[in-house]
Amino acid sequence: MSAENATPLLDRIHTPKDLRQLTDAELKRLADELRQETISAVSVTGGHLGAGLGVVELTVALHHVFDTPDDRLIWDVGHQCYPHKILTGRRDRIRTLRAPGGLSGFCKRAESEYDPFGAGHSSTSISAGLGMAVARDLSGGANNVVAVIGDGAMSAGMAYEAMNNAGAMDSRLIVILNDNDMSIAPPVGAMSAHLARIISGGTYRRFRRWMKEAAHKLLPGRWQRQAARVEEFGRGFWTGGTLFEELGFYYVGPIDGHNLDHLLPVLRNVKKMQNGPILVHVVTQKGKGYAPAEESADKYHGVSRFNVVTGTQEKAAPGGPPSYTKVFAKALIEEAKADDKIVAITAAMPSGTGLDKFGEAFPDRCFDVGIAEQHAVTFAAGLASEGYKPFAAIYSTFLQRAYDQVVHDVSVQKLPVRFAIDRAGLVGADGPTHAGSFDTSFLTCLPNMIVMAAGDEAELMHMTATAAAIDDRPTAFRYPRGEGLGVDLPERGIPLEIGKGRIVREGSAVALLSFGARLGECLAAADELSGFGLSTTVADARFAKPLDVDLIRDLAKNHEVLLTIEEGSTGGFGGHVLHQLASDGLLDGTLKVRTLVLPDRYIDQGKPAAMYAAAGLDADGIVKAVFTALGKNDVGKDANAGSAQRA
Ligand SMILES: Cc1ncc(C[n+]2csc(CCOP(=O)(O)OP(=O)(O)O)c2C)c(N)n1
Ligand SMILES: CC(=O)[C@@H](O)[C@H](O)COP(=O)(O)O
Ligand SMILES: [Mg+2]
Repeated sequence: MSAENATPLLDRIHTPKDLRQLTDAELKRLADELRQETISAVSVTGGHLGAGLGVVELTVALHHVFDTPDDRLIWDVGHQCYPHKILTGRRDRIRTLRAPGGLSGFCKRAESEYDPFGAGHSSTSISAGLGMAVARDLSGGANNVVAVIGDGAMSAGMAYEAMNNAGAMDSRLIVILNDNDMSIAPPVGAMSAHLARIISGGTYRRFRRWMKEAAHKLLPGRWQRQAARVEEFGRGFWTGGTLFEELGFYYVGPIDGHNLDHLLPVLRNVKKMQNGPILVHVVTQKGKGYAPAEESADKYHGVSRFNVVTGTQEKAAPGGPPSYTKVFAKALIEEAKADDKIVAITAAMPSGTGLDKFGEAFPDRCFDVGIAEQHAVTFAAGLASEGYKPFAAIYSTFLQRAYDQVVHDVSVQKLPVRFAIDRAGLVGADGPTHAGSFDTSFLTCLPNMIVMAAGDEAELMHMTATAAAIDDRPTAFRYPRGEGLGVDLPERGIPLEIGKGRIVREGSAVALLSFGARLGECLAAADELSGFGLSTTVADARFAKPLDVDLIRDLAKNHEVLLTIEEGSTGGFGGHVLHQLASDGLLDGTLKVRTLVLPDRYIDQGKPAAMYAAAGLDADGIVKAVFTALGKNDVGKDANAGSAQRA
């Protein structure tokens, strides 16, 4: 490390106890070193950078003032926790962030006693914090509970449910609202506007100026400093009228979250308060202190590895296949050109879902509702009930949050909401909180639903067109994170026949029935199996609901082995196929059926290919499963060894 980058103070910090020995002046230098270390680490790991840079001073101040881990510090989402990890005994592993076997990119209870609550999804921190505060009160404890939540996360219903509950209780809970006026994209909604109004509020500024002038004129130096602290602490009280106060919180702020001279006295005072919930409104800048982040439109929310000097991020080699997300956006734009009833909805993920492109093409027909998946689904249902054709583009993992809305508002009423489910299957570095494992299972059990999965990116275009055409019931189609296979794409998708799959390759001994993007692995497995003299059919089911019953019967009757393969948990496509086979009596004979699904455990972060291999859902795993079904385990082993060598 060069002298310029030396981190003498940070090198002395092994746990937060060490930083509690530092003077306020030293804390400022520590914050600078912590920022450099965070940038340096993420430049080699990639990950969430901008959010962490925005809370460097806050992280230092919180660990200095509060007695963590006895005082509980909860980071909402957890994507801003890298500086926290560096200060809490994990600096030696910080360059393993999000890597296989490395540190999680989020807070994780199993990783450290300084992570009292795990996350990845947003807006859970106030509820969890209130639970901890009430548990403390019940057991006669005296520790503090601090939840740090962003302005974006504050848009979700769960945050309001928690504040509504907390505001009516006496439990001492400290909520830090980290307001950087950014979500992943610029924040949307009335709450965001409310926060902006508080920050620019004339009343408190006038009061503050008056307090300062009065203190300067009337009080001796020591008292002036005291008055400044009182003013800092009391100004929220004087501004009045914030939503938080109406909800029963003691509101303090807004405070410059990068100024330790402001943060430290306020937090010390807040710590002394004995009753009820307190909300400290801290104003920060996403990406603070790193010019390329500060200047970028997304403030370096999530980055790949980058050059620290230039800020240039590593890019995938040009000329590769487009991502499924891009293909979906293109397909939807094509559909929307032909049908002005098509509208699109995202819950704070415009770029992640590709709807930023749709919004550029159709600004009046694209709705970012904020981090509010439940609302997004019912909002879509309302649009559908009035004859519009809503596409709710939501990651699989985030759709989990809106399950009752999917059931009660969409499926029960048979409203034609189209669910475009991105990030289906394993997602890699974000790990188990973000894996899209369950949507096939939780959607196919619902009456009225049509559920599809794209075998490649051209299929995704057809499924988008299919969903646009189905106007009498809800539709869902799922597709994975990352690039497609590089197949030729049509100008516009062609609607598929509902409930019909396709044979991709004809064989006679083994049938591989794929649902979704493992289709390529099935074809590779078929090649290997053919090498062992096993003629293999590969079929693309396209639909998990309704099932292609004719296709399933045909495969079952004309093959010795039938495997289903999907990027999802048990209880999904394979389960429905088994159910169908059992109902038809096709399990009563010699047919050997196996269902290949994700294992019944949460899979830590890694490279998707390796994660699928470990789950037995790659070509080798499929080949092995076939040989195991045939009772030829040894041949299977040879097959795997051979292909591993070829790889
Ligand atoms: C339920 C849910 N929906 C969407 C996301 C994706 N997401 C992660 S961070 C983020 C923005 C959060 O904004 P904010 O809370 O203001 O934090 P900041 O990044 O600005 O620090 C979003 C939309 C998520 N993690 N959880
Ligand atoms: C923290 C969070 O939830 C998002 O930032 C998420 O990590 C984005 O994932 P993608 O990179 O797949 O869009
Ligand atoms: Mg924010």
